[in-house]
Amino acid sequence: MPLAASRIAAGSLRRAPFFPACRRAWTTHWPTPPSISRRRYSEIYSRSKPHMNIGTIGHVDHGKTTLTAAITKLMATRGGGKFTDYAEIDKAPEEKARGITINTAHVEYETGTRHYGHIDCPGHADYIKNMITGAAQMDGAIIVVAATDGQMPQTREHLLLARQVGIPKLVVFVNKIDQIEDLELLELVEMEIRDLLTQYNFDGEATPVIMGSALAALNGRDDAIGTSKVAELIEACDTWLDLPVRDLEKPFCLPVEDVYSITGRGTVASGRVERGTAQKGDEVEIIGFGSRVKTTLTGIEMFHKELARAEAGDNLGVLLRSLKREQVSRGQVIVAPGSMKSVKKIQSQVYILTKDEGGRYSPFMINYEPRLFMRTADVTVRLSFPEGTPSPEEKMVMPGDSVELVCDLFHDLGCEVGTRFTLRDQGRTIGTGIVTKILELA
Ligand SMILES: Nc1nc2c(ncn2[C@@H]2O[C@H](COP(=O)(O)OP(=O)(O)OP(=O)(O)O)[C@@H](O)[C@H]2O)c(=O)[nH]1
Ligand SMILES: [Mg+2]
Repeated sequence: MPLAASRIAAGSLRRAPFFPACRRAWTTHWPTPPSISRRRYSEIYSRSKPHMNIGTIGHVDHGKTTLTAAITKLMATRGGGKFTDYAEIDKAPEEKARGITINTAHVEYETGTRHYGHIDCPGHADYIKNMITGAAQMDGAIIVVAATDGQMPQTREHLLLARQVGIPKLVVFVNKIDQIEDLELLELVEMEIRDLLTQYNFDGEATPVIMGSALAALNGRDDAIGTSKVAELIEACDTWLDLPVRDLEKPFCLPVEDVYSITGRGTVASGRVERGTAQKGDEVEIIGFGSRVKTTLTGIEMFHKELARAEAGDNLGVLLRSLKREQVSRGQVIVAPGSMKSVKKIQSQVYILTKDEGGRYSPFMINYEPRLFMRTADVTVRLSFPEGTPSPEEKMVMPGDSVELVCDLFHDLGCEVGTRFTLRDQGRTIGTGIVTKILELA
């Protein structure tokens, strides 16, 4: 039963369109093949190896998609998955025309000890929203840095966002070393990236840094810098990235990343289960964006395979009883009934980025309206100061400040004390925060 992967044209690749235009383009160009959409899978997903979500992040053109393809190629030779070539990952016409990734793509592979779901993220600054949604689902990540460029603006921004969405550990792949003759330059790139990791509170000293060429690996040449380095990278993922402790005891919560309909079967929502477990047949509630709908999970599937139970950490699709596609949208959360409230107004602790961190150049005042990103949702928000702040109309928030802010959400979201979020404006991340108090329910 193709739930999580219903729009896949081939293999285990899933796309998460971002702009409505892209969504239209998708349906126009890649209607779900009936053979997949109506087929009921008899294969059952095996939990014999622990599952972990990882992915590739980093600056545009540094080689994330090439590396993703190279990893699947290597794993396929080891019997750990299916080879997904570059053109199968970046396959939307606009991606092909521009030679960049726009939508995140999902592939899967298996090592000796783990089953990985891998999300290839776009590096281009215009598609950072897709990157955040992708990264929000990862338990660990591979940051790709081209040796030819060294660290670039989105290398830094992705590190910050990785930290913000709670990715605890990274592995670095310094790519394109086939184009470097001066070995000292490689040392410099490594030093720089280790410093940068430390700056963003990752373990700069101990993080594995692997240097190689994704393209060489993909094209099957120069084994010493190609395939063997990709093998080293996967080994580093297996050993350095920790299996996350899954919150199985808490109530079920699945932030909706994508929604689609399967002809003859119904509406499917996909995303990563943030916490808890749910069984086929369980009642759930979908909250956020002005709605609160009760329904039943009539099917659960991960990578084309059926599951009887969804668990925290699974990246999956759920089939929802008697719901139209329009009744569910990205940014809502599917939760155990009554376990979470949808809120309109929150109080929060926010760090405002400096311009060197890619943030604002100037201060802002009350009633500033940036965009708030929380889990898979993003909404406009009006910022003000907590009650009792002296002369709020005159107060200025400077880049580099850590402040308490009241956030009036233009659309309600399922959220709780402790939920993290990011503030963005005009294409840049301007702040990162955490909910400290719920002020108004939807
Ligand atoms: N010489 C060389 N070129 C590479 C290597 N890896 C990738 N490339 C080339 O670099 C360009 C960009 O590669 P992609 O894999 O699309 O980069 P990306 O990071 O996925 O780019 P976005 O997703 O758009 O951010 C392509 O032309 C690749 O062929 C490498 O190891 N060596
Ligand atoms: Mg790419």
